[in-house]
Amino acid sequence: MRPAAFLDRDGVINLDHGYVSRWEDFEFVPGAVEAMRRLQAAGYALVIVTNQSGIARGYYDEAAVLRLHEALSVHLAQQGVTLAAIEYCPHLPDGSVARYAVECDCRKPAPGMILRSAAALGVDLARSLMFGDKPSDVEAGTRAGVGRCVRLATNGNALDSDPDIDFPDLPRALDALGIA
Ligand SMILES: O=P(O)(O)OC[C@@H](O)[C@H]1O[C@@H](OP(=O)(O)O)[C@@H](O)[C@@H](O)[C@@H]1O
Ligand SMILES: [Mg+2]
Ligand SMILES: [Zn+2]
Repeated sequence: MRPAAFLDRDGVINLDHGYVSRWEDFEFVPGAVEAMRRLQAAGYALVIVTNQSGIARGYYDEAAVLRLHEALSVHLAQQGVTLAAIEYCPHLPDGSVARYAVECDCRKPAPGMILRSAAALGVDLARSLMFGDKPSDVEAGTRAGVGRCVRLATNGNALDSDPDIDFPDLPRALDALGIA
């Protein structure tokens, strides 16, 4: 079994402009692609886990998310980065699109996206990493049994005082974790 790096999307890989659904609006966080390359070279399967409540809110549909993720995968592949999986949660209990307005097991802080992809890919969760920009990302990782869960300040959120959890950005988190 191999370890994985579970990556939140909005606020970690790309700037969270609020419900980003189009490749034209997808702006990488500086250093994020190079950091993903580092994780890959260190043997981590790269898995994106993203809440996309914009679907349940009726802002965009699943096809738009799939198109965006296809464009992202192609772009990353051109940069030498291969994604093992992209998991998204389209749900929100009080969403306006009825079929997505459900309590689910995958909207972070629930661990469903992590557990599902880990089972499908044969991931060793205890040796895995979770990177997010919100406490709900850290909670999802912790509930799934991910060995190390960190929160990044790349979305303009203030750092808390826990130096084991909070880092300014992905490259500096990798430095602290000893990932070359
Ligand atoms: O950070 P990830 O999980 O990749 O995706 C988050 C997005 O789906 C959106 O999630 C929303 O939270 P609510 O879903 O409305 O609570 C807000 O935080 C938006 O700003 C953000 O764009
Ligand atoms: Mg986020
Ligand atoms: Zn869900």
